[in-house]
Amino acid sequence: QEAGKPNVVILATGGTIAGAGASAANSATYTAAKVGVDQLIAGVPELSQLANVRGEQVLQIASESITNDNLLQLGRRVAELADSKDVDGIVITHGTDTLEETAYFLNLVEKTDKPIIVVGSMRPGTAMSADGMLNLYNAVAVAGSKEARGKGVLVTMNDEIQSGRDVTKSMNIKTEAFKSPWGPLGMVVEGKSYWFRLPAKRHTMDSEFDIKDIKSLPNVGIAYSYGNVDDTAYKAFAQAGAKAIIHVGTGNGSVSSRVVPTLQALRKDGVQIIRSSHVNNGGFVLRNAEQPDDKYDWVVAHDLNPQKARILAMVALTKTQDSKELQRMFWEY
Ligand SMILES: NC(=O)CC[C@H](N)C(=O)O
Repeated sequence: QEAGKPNVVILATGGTIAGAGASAANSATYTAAKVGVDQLIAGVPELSQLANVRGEQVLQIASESITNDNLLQLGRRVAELADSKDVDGIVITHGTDTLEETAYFLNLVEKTDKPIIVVGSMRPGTAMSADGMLNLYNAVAVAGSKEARGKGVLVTMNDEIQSGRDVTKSMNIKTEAFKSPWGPLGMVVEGKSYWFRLPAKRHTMDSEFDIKDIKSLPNVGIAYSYGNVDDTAYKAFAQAGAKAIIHVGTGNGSVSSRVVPTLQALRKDGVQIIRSSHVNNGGFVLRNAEQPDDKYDWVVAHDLNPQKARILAMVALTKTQDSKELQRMFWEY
């Protein structure tokens, strides 16, 4: 370890950033989660100019297969490292499909102001114009910087620094995949970060949630709306033991008249009903708009997309079963 340089730990979990294809022309057809963390680090020798870097292989999976237990395992390891005096920043390499969920989860439950950066890539390292090297380089640069402290969990993709709270994979195939409805926080260029705005929502040090208090996460289902929808999915989730159901509504989080009575009944049975929206560039669901949430005792996800609403619902339900408290949390986080 060189004095004067920050100590950054890379926790590898798989994904395309650790993917490999048969030829350099395979940018979309390849296998995710093939390359180990030491090889990933060795592939970017320039990392050693930014920080003293070491790696740990936490998982080796494609991120669509991540489970709640995987999330808890990763979250606990991040907390241990964040507590360690000789760690200045943490980078998590991750598949991009659920990267936004993991980033938001960590943003809610990690009690540290040390930088935590989640990063992936859209092309495997074997492909022409692979994006993983630079994304990883940028992640380590931000993780080792003092300026990134206290800004919550961050995502560095395509030269941008995004808030883990609201960034979402908004396009596949393109390297310009990750967007936030509210814009990036900054940019990384040649290993230097440039900041333009700060997250306004509660996170990490200012969060009431702590990974150390979370033993398990409850079952929360997500049900999608469309024309001619019926209540099959909602009933099935409830039967399977869901404590909350994220309603992925049309438009403002609207609910079909064929589904409303079922959601009223499920709420009476104790299942929390949380209205979100499936609009692409950021939903914005308000209480009592479209549906009388006060009367039905439902919750709105506000600007959180359905998959992020599931993360907050799970974490929130480890603390409260009260719908008013749940709604407060959906406004504050
Ligand atoms: N670009 C990617 O990382 C996608 C690969 C894979 N589906 C995953 O999420 O892990």
